Amino acid sequence: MSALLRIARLRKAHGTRVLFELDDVVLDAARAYVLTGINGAGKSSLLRVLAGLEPGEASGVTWQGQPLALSPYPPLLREAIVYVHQHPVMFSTSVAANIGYGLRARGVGKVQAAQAVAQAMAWAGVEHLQGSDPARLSGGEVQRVALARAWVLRPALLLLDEPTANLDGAAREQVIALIPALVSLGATVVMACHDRDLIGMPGVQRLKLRDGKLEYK
Ligand SMILES: Nc1ncnc2c1ncn2[C@@H]1O[C@H](COP(=O)(O)OP(=O)(O)OP(=O)(O)O)[C@@H](O)[C@H]1O
Repeated sequence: MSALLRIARLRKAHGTRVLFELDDVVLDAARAYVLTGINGAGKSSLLRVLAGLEPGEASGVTWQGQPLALSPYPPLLREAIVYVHQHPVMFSTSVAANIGYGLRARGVGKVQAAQAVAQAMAWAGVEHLQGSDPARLSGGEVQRVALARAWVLRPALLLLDEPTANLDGAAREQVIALIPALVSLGATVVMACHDRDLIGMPGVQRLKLRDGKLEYK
C-alpha cells in the first residue's frame, strides 16, 4: 500500500502541557482507520492538527510522496483533507445549499454543483431532505448531510470526529454503512470514536492514542 500521508514527528502542546509527541504517523491511501483512546487523550486534537484547524509541530511530512510543511498549512492539503465535526454546523439555508457550499466556494459553476449535490444526496440517502430546514434535522440526518457535504468535495483524506456519537438504531447503522463506501471510492478515512461496531469493522486499521503516543494495533 502506498502512503498518502507520512509524518516523521508530530507534536501538540497546549501551553506547557504536551498532549502528544508521535513518531512516524503513516496513513495509507484508500484505507479506513479508527482512532481510539480515553476521553482527553487527544483524538480530536490530532484530527484537527492534521486538518490544519489547530497548530502542531511537524517534521518530515510527505503527502503522496511529496515533501511539504504543515505550517503554514498548504492549500493542497486544505483541498484534499476534510474534517467532519462531531456536531456539524449547518448554515440556515437548505440542505442542498449546505452540501453545495464547498463546491461553490471552490468556484464550481451552479449547474455542475447542482448535479454533484444531487449525486451526493443520493449517495448519502438524504434526497428527501433537499429543501428541508437544516435546523430541523435529526442527529442522524445531520451526520449524513455532513458526510454528503464532505463526500461531494472528493477529499483524499476524511477525518471524522465521533461520527456515530449520540446516534442509535437505524440512524447509526446508516452512517456506519457510508464508511466502507467512502473507502471503496478511494478515500482514506480516519474516525475518532468509541463505537465498537466501527472499531470492529472488517479491514479497519486500529490506532490508539495512549499517554501521548500512537499505537498501531
Ligand atoms: N485549546 C485548548 N487549550 C487547552 N487545552 C485544550 C484545548 N483543546 C483541547 N484541550 C485539552 O486537550 C485534551 C485533549 O482534548 P481532545 O478533545 O483532543 O481529546 P479527545 O481524545 O478527543 O477526547 P474525547 O474522547 O473526550 O472527545 C483535553 O484535556 C482538553 O481539555
